[in-house]
Amino acid sequence: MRQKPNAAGIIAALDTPDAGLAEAWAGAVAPHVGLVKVGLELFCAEGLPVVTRVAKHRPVFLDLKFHDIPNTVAGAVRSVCAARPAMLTLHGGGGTAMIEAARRAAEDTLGEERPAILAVTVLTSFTAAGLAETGVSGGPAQQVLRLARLALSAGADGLVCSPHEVSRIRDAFGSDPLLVVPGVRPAGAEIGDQARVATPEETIAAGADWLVIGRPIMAAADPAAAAAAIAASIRPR
Ligand SMILES: O=C(O)c1cc(=O)[nH]c(=O)n1[C@@H]1O[C@H](COP(=O)(O)O)[C@@H](O)[C@H]1O
Repeated sequence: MRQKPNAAGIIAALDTPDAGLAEAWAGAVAPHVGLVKVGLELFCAEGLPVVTRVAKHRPVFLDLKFHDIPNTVAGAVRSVCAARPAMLTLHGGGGTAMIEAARRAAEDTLGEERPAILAVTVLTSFTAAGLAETGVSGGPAQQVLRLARLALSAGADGLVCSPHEVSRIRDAFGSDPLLVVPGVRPAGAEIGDQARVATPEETIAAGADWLVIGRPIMAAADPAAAAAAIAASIRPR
Protein backbone atom coordinates (compact mmCIF):
# COMPACT_ATOMS: atom_id res chain seq x y z
CA MET A 1 0.00 0.00 0.00
CA ARG A 2 2.45 2.62 -1.21
CA GLN A 3 -0.39 4.81 -2.42
CA LYS A 4 -1.93 7.23 0.04
CA PRO A 5 -5.40 6.34 1.35
CA ASN A 6 -8.32 8.50 0.15
CA ALA A 7 -9.05 9.33 3.77
CA ALA A 8 -6.96 8.67 6.86
CA GLY A 9 -7.55 5.29 8.48
CA ILE A 10 -6.60 2.95 11.29
CA ILE A 11 -3.90 0.30 11.48
CA ALA A 12 -4.74 -2.15 14.29
CA ALA A 13 -1.65 -3.36 16.18
CA LEU A 14 -2.03 -7.10 16.90
CA ASP A 15 0.30 -7.13 19.90
CA THR A 16 0.02 -10.65 21.31
CA PRO A 17 2.29 -13.71 21.10
CA ASP A 18 -0.66 -15.88 20.03
CA ALA A 19 -1.46 -16.33 16.32
CA GLY A 20 -4.97 -17.60 17.07
CA LEU A 21 -5.83 -14.50 19.09
CA ALA A 22 -4.19 -12.24 16.51
CA GLU A 23 -6.30 -13.77 13.77
CA ALA A 24 -9.47 -13.46 15.86
CA TRP A 25 -8.69 -9.77 16.48
CA ALA A 26 -7.90 -9.21 12.78
CA GLY A 27 -11.24 -10.73 11.78
CA ALA A 28 -13.16 -8.73 14.37
CA VAL A 29 -11.68 -5.32 13.55
CA ALA A 30 -11.34 -5.80 9.76
CA PRO A 31 -14.54 -3.88 8.88
CA HIS A 32 -13.24 -0.80 10.70
CA VAL A 33 -9.51 -0.68 9.88
CA GLY A 34 -7.36 -0.42 6.75
CA LEU A 35 -4.46 -2.65 7.80
CA VAL A 36 -3.34 -4.85 10.67
CA LYS A 37 0.12 -4.62 12.20
CA VAL A 38 2.35 -7.58 12.99
CA GLY A 39 5.04 -6.35 15.36
CA LEU A 40 7.93 -7.84 17.28
CA GLU A 41 5.89 -9.70 19.92
CA LEU A 42 3.76 -11.61 17.42
CA PHE A 43 6.49 -12.10 14.84
CA CYS A 44 9.04 -13.41 17.36
CA ALA A 45 6.50 -15.95 18.63
CA GLU A 46 4.92 -17.03 15.36
CA GLY A 47 7.22 -15.99 12.47
CA LEU A 48 6.31 -15.34 8.85
CA PRO A 49 3.33 -17.76 8.72
CA VAL A 50 1.30 -15.45 10.97
CA VAL A 51 1.74 -12.62 8.44
CA THR A 52 0.12 -14.74 5.74
CA ARG A 53 -2.58 -15.81 8.19
CA VAL A 54 -3.73 -12.35 9.29
CA ALA A 55 -3.35 -11.00 5.74
CA LYS A 56 -6.51 -12.96 4.89
CA HIS A 57 -8.38 -10.25 6.81
CA ARG A 58 -6.46 -7.07 6.01
CA PRO A 59 -3.14 -6.12 4.34
CA VAL A 60 -0.25 -6.32 6.80
CA PHE A 61 2.01 -3.60 8.14
CA LEU A 62 5.06 -5.62 9.19
CA ASP A 63 6.77 -3.63 11.92
CA LEU A 64 10.14 -5.21 12.73
CA LYS A 65 12.13 -1.94 12.71
CA PHE A 66 15.16 -3.34 10.88
CA HIS A 67 18.43 -1.72 11.96
CA ASP A 68 21.65 -3.42 10.85
CA ILE A 69 24.35 -3.18 8.21
CA PRO A 70 22.97 -2.68 4.68
CA ASN A 71 23.71 -6.24 3.50
CA THR A 72 21.90 -7.78 6.48
CA VAL A 73 18.88 -5.51 6.20
CA ALA A 74 18.64 -6.20 2.46
CA GLY A 75 18.58 -9.93 3.24
CA ALA A 76 15.91 -9.47 5.91
CA VAL A 77 13.77 -7.46 3.47
CA ARG A 78 14.10 -10.22 0.85
CA SER A 79 13.11 -12.81 3.47
CA VAL A 80 9.99 -11.01 4.66
CA CYS A 81 8.89 -10.19 1.10
CA ALA A 82 7.92 -13.88 0.87
CA ALA A 83 4.89 -13.06 3.04
CA ARG A 84 3.93 -10.03 0.88
CA PRO A 85 3.56 -7.36 3.58
CA ALA A 86 1.98 -4.11 2.39
CA MET A 87 4.37 -1.97 4.46
CA LEU A 88 7.50 -2.59 6.52
CA THR A 89 9.60 -0.57 8.94
CA LEU A 90 13.29 0.25 9.23
CA HIS A 91 14.99 2.51 11.74
CA GLY A 92 15.68 5.91 10.21
CA GLY A 93 18.81 5.99 12.38
CA GLY A 94 20.17 3.13 10.27
CA GLY A 95 21.28 5.75 7.77
CA THR A 96 21.28 6.31 4.03
CA ALA A 97 23.08 3.16 2.85
CA MET A 98 20.82 0.88 4.92
CA ILE A 99 17.62 2.50 3.65
CA GLU A 100 18.82 2.48 0.03
CA ALA A 101 19.72 -1.21 0.35
CA ALA A 102 16.30 -2.04 1.81
CA ARG A 103 14.46 -0.25 -0.99
CA ARG A 104 16.60 -1.93 -3.65
CA ALA A 105 16.04 -5.37 -2.08
CA ALA A 106 12.28 -4.84 -2.02
CA GLU A 107 12.25 -3.66 -5.65
CA ASP A 108 14.46 -6.53 -6.83
CA THR A 109 12.27 -9.09 -5.04
CA LEU A 110 8.75 -7.87 -5.76
CA GLY A 111 9.08 -5.03 -8.30
CA GLU A 112 5.92 -2.91 -8.47
CA GLU A 113 4.31 -5.17 -5.86
CA ARG A 114 6.90 -4.25 -3.25
CA PRO A 115 5.90 -3.11 0.24
CA ALA A 116 6.05 0.54 1.26
CA ILE A 117 9.30 1.24 3.11
CA LEU A 118 8.72 3.31 6.25
CA ALA A 119 11.47 4.82 8.38
CA VAL A 120 10.84 5.01 12.12
CA THR A 121 12.11 8.36 13.38
CA VAL A 122 12.00 8.95 17.17
CA LEU A 123 9.90 6.37 19.04
CA THR A 124 6.70 7.78 20.52
CA SER A 125 7.74 6.62 24.00
CA PHE A 126 10.63 9.13 24.04
CA THR A 127 10.54 12.48 25.81
CA ALA A 128 13.21 15.14 25.22
CA ALA A 129 14.97 13.98 28.41
CA GLY A 130 15.02 10.32 27.34
CA LEU A 131 16.34 11.28 23.93
CA ALA A 132 19.08 13.44 25.50
CA GLU A 133 20.24 10.38 27.46
CA THR A 134 21.01 8.70 24.14
CA GLY A 135 23.20 11.65 23.13
CA VAL A 136 20.65 13.47 20.97
CA SER A 137 20.08 17.03 22.10
CA GLY A 138 17.57 19.50 20.65
CA GLY A 139 14.44 17.48 21.36
CA PRO A 140 12.32 14.97 19.44
CA ALA A 141 10.92 17.35 16.79
CA GLN A 142 14.37 18.40 15.56
CA GLN A 143 15.61 14.81 15.43
CA VAL A 144 12.45 13.60 13.68
CA LEU A 145 12.91 16.23 10.96
CA ARG A 146 16.58 15.34 10.58
CA LEU A 147 15.83 11.61 10.21
CA ALA A 148 12.86 12.33 7.95
CA ARG A 149 15.04 14.29 5.52
CA LEU A 150 17.65 11.54 5.47
CA ALA A 151 15.13 8.72 5.05
CA LEU A 152 13.09 10.36 2.30
CA SER A 153 16.19 11.24 0.29
CA ALA A 154 17.40 7.64 0.65
CA GLY A 155 14.18 6.31 -0.90
CA ALA A 156 11.80 5.67 2.00
CA ASP A 157 8.14 5.97 0.99
CA GLY A 158 7.12 7.34 4.35
CA LEU A 159 7.81 7.82 8.02
CA VAL A 160 6.65 6.67 11.43
CA CYS A 161 6.49 9.60 13.86
CA SER A 162 4.41 10.79 16.80
CA PRO A 163 1.32 13.00 16.45
CA HIS A 164 3.42 15.92 17.71
CA GLU A 165 5.63 16.04 14.61
CA VAL A 166 3.07 15.42 11.86
CA SER A 167 2.29 19.02 10.94
CA ARG A 168 5.98 19.98 10.97
CA ILE A 169 6.77 17.10 8.60
CA ARG A 170 3.95 18.17 6.28
CA ASP A 171 5.26 21.77 6.33
CA ALA A 172 8.76 20.60 5.47
CA PHE A 173 8.06 17.75 3.00
CA GLY A 174 4.53 18.31 1.70
CA SER A 175 1.74 15.81 1.18
CA ASP A 176 3.73 13.04 -0.58
CA PRO A 177 5.32 11.02 2.27
CA LEU A 178 3.11 8.39 3.87
CA LEU A 179 2.82 9.34 7.53
CA VAL A 180 2.06 6.42 9.84
CA VAL A 181 1.46 7.59 13.37
CA PRO A 182 1.34 5.67 16.68
CA GLY A 183 0.95 7.28 20.09
CA VAL A 184 -2.75 7.81 19.42
CA ARG A 185 -5.11 7.84 22.39
CA PRO A 186 -8.85 8.57 22.37
CA ALA A 187 -9.72 11.14 25.06
CA GLY A 188 -9.62 9.50 28.49
CA ALA A 189 -7.75 6.35 27.33
CA GLU A 190 -4.75 5.13 29.32
CA ILE A 191 -1.49 6.49 27.95
CA GLY A 192 0.68 3.62 29.24
CA ASP A 193 4.30 3.83 28.06
CA GLN A 194 3.59 6.32 25.27
CA ALA A 195 4.88 9.89 25.77
CA ARG A 196 4.14 12.02 22.70
CA VAL A 197 0.41 11.39 22.26
CA ALA A 198 -2.71 13.00 20.81
CA THR A 199 -6.30 12.00 20.09
CA PRO A 200 -7.31 10.41 16.76
CA GLU A 201 -9.07 13.62 15.68
CA GLU A 202 -6.02 15.80 16.47
CA THR A 203 -3.68 13.38 14.68
CA ILE A 204 -5.79 13.37 11.53
CA ALA A 205 -6.16 17.16 11.63
CA ALA A 206 -2.36 17.46 11.74
CA GLY A 207 -2.08 15.48 8.48
CA ALA A 208 -1.53 11.79 9.32
CA ASP A 209 -2.40 9.11 6.74
CA TRP A 210 -2.59 6.14 9.10
CA LEU A 211 -3.11 5.93 12.87
CA VAL A 212 -1.48 2.92 14.54
CA ILE A 213 -3.63 1.89 17.50
CA GLY A 214 -3.12 -1.12 19.75
CA ARG A 215 -4.25 -1.24 23.36
CA PRO A 216 -7.16 1.23 23.09
CA ILE A 217 -8.73 -1.33 20.72
CA MET A 218 -7.31 -4.71 21.69
CA ALA A 219 -7.54 -4.25 25.49
CA ALA A 220 -11.18 -3.14 25.22
CA ALA A 221 -13.92 -5.55 26.29
CA ASP A 222 -15.17 -5.48 22.68
CA PRO A 223 -12.31 -4.72 20.23
CA ALA A 224 -14.66 -4.53 17.23
CA ALA A 225 -16.83 -1.92 18.98
CA ALA A 226 -13.76 0.06 20.09
CA ALA A 227 -12.38 0.07 16.53
CA ALA A 228 -15.79 1.07 15.14
CA ALA A 229 -16.04 3.99 17.59
CA ILE A 230 -12.58 5.32 16.70
CA ALA A 231 -13.29 4.87 12.97
CA ALA A 232 -16.54 6.82 13.35
CA SER A 233 -14.71 9.62 15.20
CA ILE A 234 -12.31 10.19 12.28
CA ARG A 235 -14.67 9.58 9.34
CA PRO A 236 -14.72 12.61 7.03
CA ARG A 237 -18.01 14.52 7.39
O1 LIG B 1 6.62 1.38 14.54
C1 LIG B 1 5.61 1.45 15.25
O2 LIG B 1 4.53 1.01 14.86
C2 LIG B 1 5.71 2.19 16.52
C3 LIG B 1 6.61 3.23 16.54
C4 LIG B 1 6.63 4.12 17.63
O3 LIG B 1 7.37 5.10 17.65
N1 LIG B 1 5.75 3.90 18.64
C5 LIG B 1 4.89 2.84 18.67
O4 LIG B 1 4.10 2.73 19.62
N2 LIG B 1 4.89 1.95 17.62
C6 LIG B 1 4.01 0.76 17.65
O5 LIG B 1 2.63 1.18 17.65
C7 LIG B 1 1.86 0.36 18.52
C8 LIG B 1 1.20 1.26 19.52
O6 LIG B 1 0.44 0.48 20.40
P1 LIG B 1 -0.46 1.12 21.54
O7 LIG B 1 0.42 2.00 22.36
O8 LIG B 1 -0.97 -0.09 22.29
O9 LIG B 1 -1.56 1.89 20.82
C9 LIG B 1 2.79 -0.68 19.13
O10 LIG B 1 2.62 -1.88 18.41
C10 LIG B 1 4.19 -0.13 18.89
O11 LIG B 1 5.13 -1.14 18.62
